[in-house]
Amino acid sequence: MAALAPTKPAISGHSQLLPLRTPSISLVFSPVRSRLRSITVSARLAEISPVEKRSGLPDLEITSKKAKPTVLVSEKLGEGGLELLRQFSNVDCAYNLSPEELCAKISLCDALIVRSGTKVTREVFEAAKGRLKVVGRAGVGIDNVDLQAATEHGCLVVNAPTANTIAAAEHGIALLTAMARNVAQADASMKSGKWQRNKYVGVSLVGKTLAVMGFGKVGSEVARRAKGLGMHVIAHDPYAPADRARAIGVELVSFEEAISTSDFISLHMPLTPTTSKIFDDETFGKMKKGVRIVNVARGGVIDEDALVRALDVGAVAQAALDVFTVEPPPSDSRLVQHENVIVTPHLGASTIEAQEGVAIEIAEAVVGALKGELAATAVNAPMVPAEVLFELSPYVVLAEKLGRLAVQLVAGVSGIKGIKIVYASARDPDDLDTRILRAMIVKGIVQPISSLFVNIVNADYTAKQRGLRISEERVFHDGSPEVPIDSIQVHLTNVESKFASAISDSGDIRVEGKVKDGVPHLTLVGGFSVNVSLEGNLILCRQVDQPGMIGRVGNILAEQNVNINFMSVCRTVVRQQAIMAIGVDEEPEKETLKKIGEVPAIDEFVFLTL
Ligand SMILES: NC(=O)c1ccc[n+]([C@@H]2O[C@H](COP(=O)([O-])OP(=O)(O)OC[C@H]3O[C@@H](n4cnc5c(N)ncnc54)[C@H](O)[C@@H]3O)[C@@H](O)[C@H]2O)c1
Ligand SMILES: O=C(O)[C@H](O)COP(=O)(O)O
Repeated sequence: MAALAPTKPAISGHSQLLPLRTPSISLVFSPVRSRLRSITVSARLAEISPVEKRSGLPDLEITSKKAKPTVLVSEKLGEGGLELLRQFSNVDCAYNLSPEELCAKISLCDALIVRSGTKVTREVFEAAKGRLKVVGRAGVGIDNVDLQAATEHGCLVVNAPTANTIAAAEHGIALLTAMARNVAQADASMKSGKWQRNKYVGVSLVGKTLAVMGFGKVGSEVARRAKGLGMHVIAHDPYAPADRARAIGVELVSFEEAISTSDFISLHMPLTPTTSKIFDDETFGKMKKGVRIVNVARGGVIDEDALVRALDVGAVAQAALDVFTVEPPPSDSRLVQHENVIVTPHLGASTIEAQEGVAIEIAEAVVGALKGELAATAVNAPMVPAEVLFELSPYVVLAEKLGRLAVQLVAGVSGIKGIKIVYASARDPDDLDTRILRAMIVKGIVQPISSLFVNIVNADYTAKQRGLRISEERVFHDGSPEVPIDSIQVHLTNVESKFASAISDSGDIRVEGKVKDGVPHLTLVGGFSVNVSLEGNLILCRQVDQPGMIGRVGNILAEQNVNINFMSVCRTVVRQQAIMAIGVDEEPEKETLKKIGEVPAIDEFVFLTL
């Protein structure tokens, strides 16, 4: 993997100036909403062209004062959700798109909202050409979204995991009872003019054992209801907390015990590589003869051909299915046509109430994500609690700026391979979540020197792809634990610097920053203490410590009408050496910087954009 080599060096000494425009970044804390709590990490983008906007985003924000985002809704969504979306964006409802039509449209969209019927494949993310910022799944299962491809493209995926739980559980119970009493078959028989009372004798549920496979939201609601029907309920879920099961009066058992001891089995696990076709010839062979199976989870957890075989020999007496490996299944599907099988066309979430709830839940999440908020239902981004984000928000800005500064100090020819981040904090290590800070440092380092759009979704992936090894260290700071972080140091290891003074004793490029009164400050460059707020642009000079230096540099800048917004001088040895940090509002012209470099007492200097 090629290591990063900066392609746009900032000016140093007499080298070429290549400006890196950066939007000013602000962090806004959104109030707690009814369901989702979020933080906005937003950039002020009004003055930035669309192309610059793409590369300058600190996170997921795409809003500017100029354009409304476009949200493509590819499957039917409740009116309440659409209304919410319309208040913030242009909403394009285009149902039944072919894969080709979806790919053709997607590069014009900032967000896509789907249900289970739209396959959001790698091709879709590629066709989006970087514009698609968020995919919202109006429901639970995200097996129709290529999460890896989404992450690689920096696209957030959010779902609506709670609003259809009850609907799915009720449908599971509906199928369970309808199956046990042959409701569907008897109904079809009567409608064809028959009266077959003996043929449709059912089985009772009371006292029978039901195994709930997957004791999550839907599974536990099914269990609760089945207990109300007088069933003995057991469950299998390797990840479910035992106390949750105990609270409902359900015993958690092994997979083998669940399938071999129950009269009814109800499936409620997600479709993953582990659960794919988990119910196959072998598992059907281990079940009690005449078992009855309900599936409102995902068709793919069952090997459908194996189920047909088990039904044919009576190993499985009946099945009630809402979901299928391929949806819709072929019209001549033996499984669908089997007389001991009842089917519904993926209706688990289809109640008026659930669809309104899901639509609002997903619309809130998508709008939030488009505003730059980190959604509570993010599927492929670190889940950082809102309180943590709020507390860390000034450090998020600092982290990105330190990354951005550090990379500009690298000499053009050298490649970056290692990043070491050192946090000084009075907090217990377990009490400080640094993932968002690490992501922002990576963003600060990678984004200015590549065409990549980096955000919290793909920062770690991007770093890995680029062969960047990131290590994080904690050092104890003897201060108040109320303050989460005293300082952040960013070290770039094994690189040369265009500003030799930025190299620390250990040979790394080192920059350190602190948050003072809520404002990020640069406090250390190499081995030199500085104290400048990180705003605008920065000139760092190493010079002979002698009178008149501030005035001379100040005059050169004033001649070109460049405004100095701060200045800090740190002497290392009195009358020998000093480091001067000058903050400037404007970007000085190449000629002006050249003049500064020609001041005889200046040993080296570098111009950096923040
Ligand atoms: N038919 C529908 O319309 C409909 C509606 C809602 C949900 N669903 C589907 O139902 C399933 C459950 O939804 P949920 O909201 O309860 O999700 P959930 O995440 O709350 O629950 C899933 C549970 O499955 C467990 N699990 C994971 N791997 C397992 C394994 N190998 N064996 C046993 N358990 C395992 C998890 O630990 C979790 O507790 C999902 O597949 C979802 O897509 C379908
Ligand atoms: O995973 C889900 O939420 C359900 O399967 C519902 O899917 P749907 O939105 O396509 O009805």
